[in-house]
Amino acid sequence: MDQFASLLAPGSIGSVHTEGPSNSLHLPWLTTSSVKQYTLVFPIITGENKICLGLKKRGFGVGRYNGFGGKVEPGETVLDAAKRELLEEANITAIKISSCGRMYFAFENSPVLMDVHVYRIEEWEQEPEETEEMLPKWHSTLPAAQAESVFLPSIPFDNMWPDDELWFPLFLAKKSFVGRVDFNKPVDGEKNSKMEDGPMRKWWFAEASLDSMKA
Ligand SMILES: CNc1ncnc2c1ncn2[C@@H]1O[C@H](COP(=O)(O)OP(=O)(O)OP(=O)(O)O)[C@@H](O)[C@H]1O
Repeated sequence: MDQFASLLAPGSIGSVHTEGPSNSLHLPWLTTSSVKQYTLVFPIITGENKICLGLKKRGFGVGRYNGFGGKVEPGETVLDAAKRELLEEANITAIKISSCGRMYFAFENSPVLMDVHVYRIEEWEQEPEETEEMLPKWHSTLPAAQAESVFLPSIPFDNMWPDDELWFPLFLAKKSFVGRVDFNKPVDGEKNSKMEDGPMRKWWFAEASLDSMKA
């Protein structure tokens, strides 16, 4: 077990919301030797059931919809990094930003544990616009049938990270959450397979207060 696994075991923080898959629960968590901080920010208009997702145009997660974010740079606070990435990737300035989740991702062929700080913003300056890295698009947080009636696409889980479907229910319900997903390496022989293209090996997510977590 690596030094992070004990902290990140299901049930150690909050009550478990989802854990799986059932046929892999016996597998050990992947071993990692270092941890890297990331941010992930979602602009939301709660009263209108709208969320802005960005289509990643390059790099890690290219071709998928996600929030706006990236690596925390040396000497920067996580919150400052969240605001900087939001400005760089969506050209908006956060006014009201709140912390709402913490997720850890491990990949079978990487020694680095990703430590992702998730935020929602409900007030900002300027409107989201396309940048070199992201193409922002508004989506409805309502189920597909209702989303159609407001002329917005619903959240495109088929075109997002596979883990998103696990924690979005907590996130959209405004519950703070913590969790971990380990990914197997890509299936051998798969053309153009990248590190991040492997299937989910094992996961857990819990509703939890973020105060119990260290920054
Ligand atoms: C594995 N399942 C996942 N599910 C949901 N979100 C995930 C994720 N894995 C990574 N993410 C997010 O993807 C962004 C990558 O950031 P990334 O582009 O690598 O960083 P940054 O902008 O600093 O990179 P450049 O070096 O400038 O290209 C960053 O927000 C990070 O939180």
